[in-house]
Amino acid sequence: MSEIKTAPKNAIEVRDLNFFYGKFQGLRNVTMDIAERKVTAFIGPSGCGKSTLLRTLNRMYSLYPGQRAEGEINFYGQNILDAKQDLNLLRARIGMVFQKPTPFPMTIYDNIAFGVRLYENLSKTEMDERVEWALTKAALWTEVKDKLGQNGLSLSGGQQQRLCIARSVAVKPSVLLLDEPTSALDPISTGKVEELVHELKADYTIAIVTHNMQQAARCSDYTAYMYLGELVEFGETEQIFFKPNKTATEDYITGRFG
Ligand SMILES: Nc1ncnc2c1ncn2[C@@H]1O[C@H](COP(=O)(O)OP(=O)(O)OP(=O)(O)O)[C@@H](O)[C@H]1O
Repeated sequence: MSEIKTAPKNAIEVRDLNFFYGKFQGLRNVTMDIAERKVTAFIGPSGCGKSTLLRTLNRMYSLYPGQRAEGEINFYGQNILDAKQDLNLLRARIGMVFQKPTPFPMTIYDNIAFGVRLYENLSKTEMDERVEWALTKAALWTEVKDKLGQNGLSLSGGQQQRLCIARSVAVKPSVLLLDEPTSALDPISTGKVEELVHELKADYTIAIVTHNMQQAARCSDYTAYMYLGELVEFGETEQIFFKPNKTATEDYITGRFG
């Protein structure tokens, strides 16, 4: 019997999104979907707007005066650009991991527990379980289980990045935004984070910015190619890499660009 391919449900639907850093327009009429429990990669040359787009998805830009977005970003049907949006709640549901590992200067345990305490009132046993669960999800538990009281900053760069992923996962978000999560890591740690991305998509919707095209090809189900603030082409990763519809995409993918 042939397999019937059904369209996945969307976690996020971006519609006619324009973004401004003061007078400079960083995104132009971006419309795309982020499918639920899939990995969507944003690729394109430096300065094309990948991080800008990622940072609109949980309103990270709202921390900076003068930055604003127009259009719609519907997260399970609700427009998060709405002025009434509760930003703390939004960031608990749409977590973010940055390019450089950014553990808090506190114990490994507290790195995980800190965010959970903001949203939930757990007993000591429940918190212990949550910490173990999050570190296991982030493929770090076996490496740190005997040193939970040690400072998070004492871990290696790759471990610190997995700690940051564990910290995001611990508050049980539905979406994880990863902004070049492996660019500061060695190849072995990069491989571990990529494996992790693959495993996490069973439970989470993931959007990842990457400079590394092999990484996009390896990790993602969908790829968005951006250039000068515009979404040039968006589709299934296999199609974008092997049968791009636009010459501009093909030139970038094949390295003819720039
Ligand atoms: N805080 C800011 N103020 C003004 N312009 C900005 C700011 N941050 C980014 N930009 C501009 O917005 C555009 C998109 O930047 P963005 O960081 O999203 O690109 P990117 O594709 O993620 O680049 P890279 O791959 O180099 O990280 C660039 O022209 C950049 O100079």
